[in-house]
Amino acid sequence: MTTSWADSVANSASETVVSDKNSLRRPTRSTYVPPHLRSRPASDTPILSGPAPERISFNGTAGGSWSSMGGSGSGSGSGGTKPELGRHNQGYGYAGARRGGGAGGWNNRSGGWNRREREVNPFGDNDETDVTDQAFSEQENSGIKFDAYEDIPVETSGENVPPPVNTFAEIDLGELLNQNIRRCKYVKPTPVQRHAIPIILGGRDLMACAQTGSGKTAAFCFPIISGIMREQYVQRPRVARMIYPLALILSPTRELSCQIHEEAKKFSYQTGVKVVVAYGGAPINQQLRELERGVDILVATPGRLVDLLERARVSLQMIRYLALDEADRMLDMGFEPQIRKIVEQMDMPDHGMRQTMLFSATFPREIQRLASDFLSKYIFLAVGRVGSSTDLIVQRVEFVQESDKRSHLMDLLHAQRENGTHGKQTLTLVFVETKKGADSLEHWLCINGFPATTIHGDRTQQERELALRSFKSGKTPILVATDVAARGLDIPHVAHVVNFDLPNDIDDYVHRIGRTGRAGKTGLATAFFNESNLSLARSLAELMQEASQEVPVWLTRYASRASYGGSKNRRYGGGRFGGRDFRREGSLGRNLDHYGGGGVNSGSVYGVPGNYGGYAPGVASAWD
Ligand SMILES: Nc1ncnc2c1ncn2[C@@H]1O[C@H](COP(=O)(O)OP(=O)(O)OP(=O)(O)O)[C@@H](O)[C@H]1O
Repeated sequence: MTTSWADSVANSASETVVSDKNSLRRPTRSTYVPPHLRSRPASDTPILSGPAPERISFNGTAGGSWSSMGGSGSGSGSGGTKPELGRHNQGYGYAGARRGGGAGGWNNRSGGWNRREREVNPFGDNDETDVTDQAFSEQENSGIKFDAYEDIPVETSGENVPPPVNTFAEIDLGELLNQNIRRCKYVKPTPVQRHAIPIILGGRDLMACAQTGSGKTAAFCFPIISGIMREQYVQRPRVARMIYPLALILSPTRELSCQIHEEAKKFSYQTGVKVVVAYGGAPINQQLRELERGVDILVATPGRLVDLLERARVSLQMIRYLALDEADRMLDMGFEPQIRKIVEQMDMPDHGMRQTMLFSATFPREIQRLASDFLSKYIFLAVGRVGSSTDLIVQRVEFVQESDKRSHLMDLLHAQRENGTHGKQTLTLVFVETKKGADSLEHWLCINGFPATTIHGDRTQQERELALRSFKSGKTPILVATDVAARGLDIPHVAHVVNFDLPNDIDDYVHRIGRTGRAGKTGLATAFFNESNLSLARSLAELMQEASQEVPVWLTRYASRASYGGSKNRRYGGGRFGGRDFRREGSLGRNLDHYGGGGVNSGSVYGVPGNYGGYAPGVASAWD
């Protein structure tokens, strides 16, 4: 798979070299010198043009130092793959290796940062802060209870599963990326990172299911960034005004795409890998201008991406990595046609020619089956019980009639205010069913002395972003939201999630409560339940039981009377949460070849196997 893609890149590279000799000319614009090298003597400063360096092993064993690679700036050498120096997009990726050596093979690539630009430091610290020599183990990472993850059950299936790692140090991600990991104060990989990173670095497709807040974003970002850093001088076609990203990360909401973009920018700082985001509700021309300045990793919502593709401004021809975050949502009825269009009907390399990774905390079996269309000989990874919530979240369910919900919420908020530390109120996220309901509850909270704001699909993007900022900063410590805020958002200090209106689908519940209890921290989730939620009773009771939560007797009674309700939250296979790799299960797994998922010969279980099942897809109304 990797070879075929490499071949296609090599072919397109050689074609380009032949067809556009001018592109190999030495650039005439001034050379960008990254901030950390600016104070160095001229002789130590690498020059961007010059002979193409030989390919260097991942360990940087061949080629050696920058001075030996950078040359003297005396124009292009002969032979070898040449950097793209033309005027079209992609910029000029570059980052100098810092002291410590061994990073020679990682950074001298084209495609990312335009050399005229200065990369903004996303950490907001001093560029000169030297993180090179810090050991991962020496840093502090307050508040992260890693022990919470130690005995988490992990299950993998698929052929030749690469073994997991225990530390970042033992993964060859590249020194510059390692430095950024240290800047993020990630001491050691979370379980999903331990398993997923070696799998992706090993060139394998992956379907990964891991609990909310367990670090899935880094699990797919690190190997993508690292992989792009390794691909030196990937040559992209030259078509006027066409943009050729190497990696595509799709997510269902604008806010989540922005968040992934922010995270990926931190991880890729000074690596030369450029990350750009495109999402609906914001001016497309501005995003296009940003894309034209160069992009390696495009983070996008499906709708805006389709728009860019239809305008023939973005080509997916060079996509090497495709990641779907919240993959089950991306493949449910709301998004599937758009995803199919993007992945199957445009110019993206076929599966097997690209690497595809799907991540979510929930993976209904039906969706797994659909998803396997996009994957090739993939590995299935389940960290924790598939579709379960994390034990870090204390879950409470209270029986509250519709008419009493507001006063009940008020009681909770008053109690919370009294218990708040240092007079500061912790952040509370309140989920409601409808956009109107969100506006009305927000208004009511405000007039009752609880500063609140709201986020839902009827608000302008500007209003949505403002609301999120105001919530994060604590200015309005209550955010009333529809499901648009249910998935992926990583907001520190959300101590309480209230399901004012319960969702119809248990997976939505799992994602909603997952906005608290993240990265090893504890959280509280309260749900208001009444007769209108009967269809959720059984799956809710089972979910709570699985997460060792106290299930109220009245809920158990409702659950024993109820079926699994409507198709949206029906668990296949009866009472037990049947879940894991659908390929390993009888009826659905029979026609593996038909589903294109490839065989599944082996599986290993680290701990207790996950046991959740799937259910039919739901309609996504509140999503971008
Ligand atoms: N190795 C690590 N060490 C410490 N913190 C980490 C590590 N990896 C990720 N984090 C932090 O954990 C938090 C949750 O990560 P992330 O948002 O990727 O979770 P997720 O699994 O994608 O959650 P969700 O299912 O809700 O989307 C983030 O604040 C992130 O910075």
